[in-house]
This record gives sequence, C-alpha cells and structure tokens, in this order.
Amino acid sequence: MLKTYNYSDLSAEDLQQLVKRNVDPANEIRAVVEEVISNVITYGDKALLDYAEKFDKVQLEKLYLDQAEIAELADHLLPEQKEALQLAYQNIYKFHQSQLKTEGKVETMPGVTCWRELRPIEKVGLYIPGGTAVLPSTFLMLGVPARLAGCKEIVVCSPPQKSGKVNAFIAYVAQLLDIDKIYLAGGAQAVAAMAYGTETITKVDKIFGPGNQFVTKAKTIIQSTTGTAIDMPAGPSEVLVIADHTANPVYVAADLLAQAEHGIDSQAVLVTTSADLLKGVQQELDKQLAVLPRAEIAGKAIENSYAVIVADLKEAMTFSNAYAPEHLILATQDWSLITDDIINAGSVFLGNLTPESAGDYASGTNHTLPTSAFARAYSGVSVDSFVKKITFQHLTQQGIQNIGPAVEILAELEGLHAHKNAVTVRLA
Ligand SMILES: NC(=O)c1ccc[n+]([C@@H]2O[C@H](COP(=O)([O-])OP(=O)(O)OC[C@H]3O[C@@H](n4cnc5c(N)ncnc54)[C@H](O)[C@@H]3O)[C@@H](O)[C@H]2O)c1
Ligand SMILES: N[C@H](CO)Cc1c[nH]c[nH+]1
Ligand SMILES: [Zn+2]
Repeated sequence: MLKTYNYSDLSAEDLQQLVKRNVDPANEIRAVVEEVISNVITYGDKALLDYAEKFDKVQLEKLYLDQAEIAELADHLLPEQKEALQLAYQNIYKFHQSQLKTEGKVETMPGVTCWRELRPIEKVGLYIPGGTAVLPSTFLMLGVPARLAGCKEIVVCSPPQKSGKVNAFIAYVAQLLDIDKIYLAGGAQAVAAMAYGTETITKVDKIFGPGNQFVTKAKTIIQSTTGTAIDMPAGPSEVLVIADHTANPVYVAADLLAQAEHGIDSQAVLVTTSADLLKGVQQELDKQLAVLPRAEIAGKAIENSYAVIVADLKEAMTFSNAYAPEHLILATQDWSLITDDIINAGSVFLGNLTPESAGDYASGTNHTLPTSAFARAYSGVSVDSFVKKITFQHLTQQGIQNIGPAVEILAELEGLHAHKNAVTVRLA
C-alpha cells in the first residue's frame, strides 16, 4: 500500500521532507566507501580480488575477461536474445548519433572569429551494475555514446557473478561495442580502481554509470579527491507518475513496480487528481506484487514510496518539479497541456501507452539519469557527456585593431598590465 498525503494539507516544511531522498543520513555508506577507496589505493589489484571475495562471494583467478572468453560466453545467447539486443543497440545508436552536431563559426566583429570543436575524452570508465540484477542495457547506454564520441580507451568494470565471469548478455554487448576486455570489479572498489588506476586497470579521465549507493557515493568522493570527472550521481532508480482519471490503474501500478523492483531503496511516487484512480492503483499493486518474482524487493520499495492527491494537473506538476524525479510519467490523455510546465526531470514518458521500460531498454533515449533530485541541475548521459567542447578564436590585423583598444581599457581597469601589453605590442 502506498502511504497517501493530500497536497493541500502539506506545509512547506512537510513538502520539503517529502521530496527529500534519505540517502545515507548517518554517513554509514560513506565510511565503508572511504575504507574501500583507501585499500584500493594501497593494495591495488589485491584489494579488488579481496573485495570480490568479500562482497561478490567469488574467488577470482584473474581480474578480467579477454576477447576469447567474451566470445565463448556470448555464444550462449539465443537468436531472439541477440536480435532484441541488436534492436536496442540500433535505436540507441540512431538517437545518440543525432546529438553529434557541429557548430558554425561566429564572427563577433570584423576580423574576430570564434568557434567550438568537439574532442572526445580520451580515457573513459564505464560501470555496468551487476549486484541485484545484471544490466546489459546499461552497457549499451554507456558504450554507444562513448563509441560515437570516439573515446580512445574504454575501460569497462562490472561485478563478477557467481561463475567468476559476467553473464552472456554483457559479453554479447561487449562484442556489439567492439570492446575486448571486461574487468571483474564491482561497487566502490571498481570506481576507485578506475579513478586511481591499479596494476591492471588504467586510470581514466571520467567515470560513467549508475549503481547502488556504494557506487554512487564512491563516484562523488573520487570526483572531489582526484582529477577524475563523473557523469552525475545516478543512484537508486526512482519514478514519479502523474495520473488523472484518464489513466489506467493497471498500467500505473505496473510502471510503479517496474522501478520499485530495482532495489529496496528505489522510490515510486504517484501524484494523482483522482481518488478513484488511486484506489484502483492500490488494488493493482497488491495484485501484481502477488505474482512478481522480485516481490520482496519491490514490496519494500513500495513501502518506502507514497501517493499525493492534488487538485489538478498544474498542482501535480508543481509537486513533481519540487521532487525533480529521475523518470516522470504523464499518465493522462492531456499530457500535451502540461509538458511546458516541466522544469526538473531526467527523462519524460508521455501518455498512457508509453511505459518507462521502453526508455530503459530500447526506444533510443539514455537510461543513465540523475537521481536524488540532481535532475534540478544535471542532464542524463548523452554523447555530450563523452566529449569536451573546446573553444577556438582567430584574430586578423583588422580584428586586433577592432577589439584591441577595448581589451586594453578592460585590462587596465583590472590592474593587469601584462594583459594590456600583450595587446599593445600587437597594435604598435
Ligand atoms: N539512475 C540510473 O540511471 C540507474 C540506471 C540503472 C540502475 N540504477 C540503479 O543501480 C543500482 C544497481 O545496484 P546493484 O546493487 O544491483 O548493483 P551494483 O553493481 O551497483 O552494486 C553491486 C556491488 O555493490 C557492492 N556492495 C554490495 N553490498 C555492499 C556492502 N554491504 N558494502 C560494500 N559494498 C557492497 C559490491 O561490490 C557489489 O559488486 C540500483 O539501485 C538501480 O536502481 C540506476
Ligand atoms: N530504470 C533504470 C534507470 O533508473 C534503468 C534500467 C536498466 N534496466 C532496467 N532499467
Ligand atoms: Zn528500470
């Protein structure tokens, strides 16, 4: 059962509490992660092997799978499984390829030309989750834009499974992406290894990928302690569904459970204008949970979730913008009336026939998205995440004559005479 609140009864303080994600309030995750990072810095590969035993319950002989081992694993896939992964690959490729746009040159004044050029980030690290569920779809979501951007070195880490390997789907995606090594490391230790480097794992310039609270905490820590960038905090999955009387309770419950089954710390929020719809969704949640294989996980996440009754769709959107969800579903026939009001969301799913699962796997958009209200300021992963945009400028004789006197005055007013002189010597 979803706990229920009436929007009109909520004080500003209640609202603030309600939209707050309870991420590591006692810093317990941080303490574990700091120790893991410190051990990876000190002991390198040995720490990774030890953590594989401790956290993943597997004794590894070596820390990676090579091309031949990947090919052997990928061989186990059924034709229809390969076709489904290929379809997802193609749609993700098409959508992300459209992001590779070059910008024109701008003459800001005669003889002064400025422009930007894209350059790939050279070494990138991709984290592919594999704890409670192995996510080959995430490998596609990160690998396709990395390849399109032209990154030279792509380091891939994923937790080892009980077999001491990755699963066959991850192996097949590695083949689709032309990646010939997968490192068997998960959690905070994988993030630390990619940020600091070990005997076998290359230190990278930027780390990408979602993960549980250990992974996400490690990413935020190494971002501030090393020169390694991160895509964004992409932690436990969350969804907010705005639904009115035109929504189907069966679909809404299914969408809420789809994110709830990711982990007990996932959150699924329903914001509705209709008490009848809410009643139907509550009944459906019970019905669908009764036959869901991951019911224990999803049920706990639902306990950690809630519903809010609002007066109208505008009010629903006000709540949603305050929550800033990773995924926002507009389960209403009138979705087009409120899309302009969306301010904060990672990815949006419009109408009653657009399940979030479509975007999770195969429509083409990226599923690596900001959680915990980071959608207020961050975008999801795209080709842009894998490139730098370097600015260029060129001045002609006419250009330096046109811009020079103003630069001299500005440098002088800042008291920076060497700056002024760099122009003066050219004007002489
Ligand atoms: N925001 C997004 O874009 C997005 C996308 C996909 C998945 N996700 C989220 O990613 C997460 C995946 O989590 P997961 O656990 O299945 O896989 P994971 O790969 O993120 O984490 C597994 C690893 O966590 C470490 N770990 C587990 N318990 C630990 C402990 N007690 N102490 C220290 N380390 C420990 C282990 O090393 C293990 O290998 C889910 O929360 C899911 O919702 C988010
Ligand atoms: N919903 C997740 C992002 O929060 C992505 C995913 C992968 N597989 C299934 N779902
Ligand atoms: Zn999902």
